[in-house]
Amino acid sequence: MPITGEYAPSPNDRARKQTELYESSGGTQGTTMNGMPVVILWTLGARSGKIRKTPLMRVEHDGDYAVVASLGGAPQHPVWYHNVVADPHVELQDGPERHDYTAREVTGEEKALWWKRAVEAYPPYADYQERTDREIPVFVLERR
Ligand SMILES: C[C@H](OP(=O)(O)OC[C@@H](O)[C@@H](O)[C@@H](O)Cn1c2nc(=O)[nH]c(=O)c-2cc2ccc(O)cc21)C(=O)N[C@@H](CCC(=O)N[C@@H](CCC(=O)O)C(=O)O)C(=O)O
Repeated sequence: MPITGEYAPSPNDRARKQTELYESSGGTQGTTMNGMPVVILWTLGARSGKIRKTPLMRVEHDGDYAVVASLGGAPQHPVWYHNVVADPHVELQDGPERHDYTAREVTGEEKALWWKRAVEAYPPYADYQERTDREIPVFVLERR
Protein backbone atom coordinates (compact mmCIF):
# COMPACT_ATOMS: atom_id res chain seq x y z
CA MET A 1 0.00 0.00 0.00
CA PRO A 2 1.79 3.17 -1.11
CA ILE A 3 2.35 6.05 1.28
CA THR A 4 -0.27 8.77 0.78
CA GLY A 5 -0.29 12.41 1.81
CA GLU A 6 0.85 15.87 0.80
CA TYR A 7 4.41 16.14 -0.56
CA ALA A 8 6.58 18.62 1.31
CA PRO A 9 9.61 19.57 -0.83
CA SER A 10 13.00 19.59 0.87
CA PRO A 11 14.38 23.02 1.81
CA ASN A 12 17.72 21.69 0.56
CA ASP A 13 17.96 22.94 -3.05
CA ARG A 14 20.21 20.14 -4.32
CA ALA A 15 18.10 17.38 -2.81
CA ARG A 16 14.82 18.94 -3.97
CA LYS A 17 16.05 19.53 -7.52
CA GLN A 18 17.48 16.02 -7.80
CA THR A 19 14.24 14.51 -6.50
CA GLU A 20 12.13 16.51 -8.93
CA LEU A 21 14.34 15.66 -11.95
CA TYR A 22 14.39 11.98 -10.91
CA GLU A 23 10.61 11.83 -10.66
CA SER A 24 9.73 13.99 -13.67
CA SER A 25 11.99 11.86 -15.88
CA GLY A 26 10.43 8.60 -14.67
CA GLY A 27 13.66 7.64 -12.96
CA THR A 28 15.87 8.07 -16.02
CA GLN A 29 17.61 11.36 -15.13
CA GLY A 30 19.11 12.68 -11.89
CA THR A 31 19.83 9.05 -10.93
CA THR A 32 23.49 9.45 -9.96
CA MET A 33 25.83 11.51 -7.82
CA ASN A 34 29.54 11.57 -8.77
CA GLY A 35 28.67 8.79 -11.23
CA MET A 36 27.30 6.49 -8.50
CA PRO A 37 23.63 5.45 -8.38
CA VAL A 38 21.08 7.29 -6.28
CA VAL A 39 17.63 6.22 -5.04
CA ILE A 40 14.76 8.35 -3.68
CA LEU A 41 13.43 7.48 -0.20
CA TRP A 42 9.89 8.52 0.72
CA THR A 43 9.22 8.93 4.45
CA LEU A 44 6.29 10.34 6.40
CA GLY A 45 7.22 13.47 8.38
CA ALA A 46 7.23 12.50 12.07
CA ARG A 47 5.56 15.79 12.97
CA SER A 48 3.97 17.09 9.78
CA GLY A 49 2.71 13.73 8.47
CA LYS A 50 3.73 15.04 5.04
CA ILE A 51 5.61 12.98 2.46
CA ARG A 52 9.31 13.77 2.49
CA LYS A 53 11.45 12.62 -0.46
CA THR A 54 15.18 12.23 0.05
CA PRO A 55 17.85 11.29 -2.52
CA LEU A 56 20.27 8.74 -1.04
CA MET A 57 23.08 6.57 -2.42
CA ARG A 58 21.86 3.20 -3.74
CA VAL A 59 22.97 0.24 -1.61
CA GLU A 60 21.35 -3.00 -2.80
CA HIS A 61 21.91 -6.71 -2.32
CA ASP A 62 19.66 -9.51 -3.61
CA GLY A 63 16.66 -7.22 -3.86
CA ASP A 64 17.03 -5.76 -0.37
CA TYR A 65 18.21 -2.17 0.04
CA ALA A 66 19.99 -0.25 2.76
CA VAL A 67 19.84 3.48 3.39
CA VAL A 68 22.60 5.25 5.26
CA ALA A 69 21.87 8.27 7.48
CA SER A 70 25.33 9.72 6.89
CA LEU A 71 24.61 13.42 6.31
CA GLY A 72 28.22 13.75 5.20
CA GLY A 73 29.53 12.79 8.64
CA ALA A 74 27.72 15.63 10.43
CA PRO A 75 27.44 15.36 14.23
CA GLN A 76 23.64 14.98 14.04
CA HIS A 77 21.41 12.52 12.22
CA PRO A 78 19.58 13.79 9.13
CA VAL A 79 15.98 14.66 9.92
CA TRP A 80 14.67 11.85 7.71
CA TYR A 81 16.28 9.39 10.16
CA HIS A 82 13.72 10.44 12.80
CA ASN A 83 10.88 10.00 10.31
CA VAL A 84 11.90 6.42 9.63
CA VAL A 85 12.24 5.64 13.36
CA ALA A 86 8.75 7.07 13.90
CA ASP A 87 7.20 5.18 10.96
CA PRO A 88 9.23 2.41 9.29
CA HIS A 89 6.81 2.21 6.33
CA VAL A 90 8.81 3.83 3.56
CA GLU A 91 8.91 3.84 -0.22
CA LEU A 92 12.00 3.63 -2.34
CA GLN A 93 12.36 4.58 -5.98
CA ASP A 94 15.27 2.93 -7.79
CA GLY A 95 15.27 4.17 -11.39
CA PRO A 96 11.77 3.68 -12.82
CA GLU A 97 10.69 1.27 -10.06
CA ARG A 98 9.09 2.42 -6.78
CA HIS A 99 7.97 -0.04 -4.08
CA ASP A 100 6.95 -0.17 -0.42
CA TYR A 101 9.39 -1.34 2.21
CA THR A 102 9.64 -1.76 5.95
CA ALA A 103 12.80 -0.15 7.32
CA ARG A 104 14.71 -1.80 10.16
CA GLU A 105 17.76 -0.24 11.78
CA VAL A 106 20.56 -2.83 11.84
CA THR A 107 23.22 -3.37 14.49
CA GLY A 108 26.11 -5.73 15.27
CA GLU A 109 27.22 -8.21 12.62
CA GLU A 110 24.30 -7.43 10.35
CA LYS A 111 25.24 -3.76 10.39
CA ALA A 112 28.90 -4.60 9.71
CA LEU A 113 27.83 -6.62 6.65
CA TRP A 114 25.60 -3.84 5.29
CA TRP A 115 28.18 -1.16 6.15
CA LYS A 116 30.71 -3.07 4.00
CA ARG A 117 28.18 -3.17 1.16
CA ALA A 118 27.45 0.55 1.63
CA VAL A 119 31.12 1.53 1.47
CA GLU A 120 31.57 -0.66 -1.63
CA ALA A 121 28.65 1.20 -3.24
CA TYR A 122 29.85 4.64 -2.09
CA PRO A 123 33.40 4.76 -0.66
CA PRO A 124 33.04 8.26 0.88
CA TYR A 125 30.81 6.72 3.57
CA ALA A 126 34.02 5.44 5.22
CA ASP A 127 35.41 8.99 5.32
CA TYR A 128 32.15 10.29 6.79
CA GLN A 129 32.30 7.78 9.65
CA GLU A 130 35.94 8.76 10.31
CA ARG A 131 34.82 12.38 10.54
CA THR A 132 32.30 11.96 13.39
CA ASP A 133 31.86 10.27 16.78
CA ARG A 134 28.20 9.73 15.80
CA GLU A 135 27.66 6.13 14.76
CA ILE A 136 26.13 6.51 11.29
CA PRO A 137 22.87 4.52 11.27
CA VAL A 138 21.97 2.01 8.56
CA PHE A 139 18.42 0.83 7.84
CA VAL A 140 17.73 -2.31 5.83
CA LEU A 141 14.57 -2.02 3.74
CA GLU A 142 12.59 -5.22 3.30
CA ARG A 143 9.94 -5.38 0.59
CA ARG A 144 6.38 -5.30 2.01
C1 LIG B 1 17.25 19.54 4.98
C2 LIG B 1 16.54 18.48 5.79
O1 LIG B 1 16.82 17.22 5.22
P1 LIG B 1 17.21 15.93 6.08
O2 LIG B 1 15.98 15.08 6.23
O3 LIG B 1 17.94 16.32 7.32
O4 LIG B 1 18.20 15.17 5.08
C3 LIG B 1 19.50 15.74 4.85
C4 LIG B 1 20.18 14.92 3.78
O5 LIG B 1 20.34 13.59 4.24
C5 LIG B 1 19.39 14.92 2.50
O6 LIG B 1 19.37 16.22 1.95
C6 LIG B 1 19.96 13.92 1.50
O7 LIG B 1 19.21 13.96 0.30
C7 LIG B 1 21.43 14.23 1.18
N1 LIG B 1 22.03 13.02 0.51
C8 LIG B 1 22.35 11.96 1.32
N2 LIG B 1 22.18 12.04 2.67
C9 LIG B 1 22.46 10.96 3.46
O8 LIG B 1 22.28 11.05 4.68
N3 LIG B 1 22.91 9.77 2.92
C10 LIG B 1 23.12 9.62 1.59
O9 LIG B 1 23.48 8.52 1.13
C11 LIG B 1 22.85 10.76 0.72
C12 LIG B 1 23.01 10.71 -0.66
C13 LIG B 1 22.64 11.79 -1.48
C14 LIG B 1 22.72 11.73 -2.88
C15 LIG B 1 22.30 12.79 -3.66
C16 LIG B 1 21.80 13.94 -3.05
O10 LIG B 1 21.38 14.98 -3.82
C17 LIG B 1 21.72 14.05 -1.66
C18 LIG B 1 22.14 12.97 -0.86
C19 LIG B 1 15.03 18.71 5.71
O11 LIG B 1 14.41 18.25 4.78
N4 LIG B 1 14.51 19.43 6.69
C20 LIG B 1 13.10 19.79 6.67
C21 LIG B 1 12.30 18.91 7.64
C22 LIG B 1 12.21 17.54 7.09
C23 LIG B 1 11.34 16.61 7.89
O12 LIG B 1 11.34 15.44 7.61
N5 LIG B 1 10.58 17.11 8.92
C24 LIG B 1 9.75 16.22 9.72
C25 LIG B 1 9.99 16.47 11.20
C26 LIG B 1 11.00 15.51 11.68
C27 LIG B 1 11.32 15.76 13.18
O13 LIG B 1 11.67 16.92 13.50
O14 LIG B 1 11.20 14.82 13.96
C28 LIG B 1 8.27 16.39 9.38
O15 LIG B 1 7.95 16.73 8.23
O16 LIG B 1 7.45 16.13 10.23
C29 LIG B 1 12.95 21.24 7.10
O17 LIG B 1 13.90 21.75 7.71
O18 LIG B 1 11.87 21.78 6.81
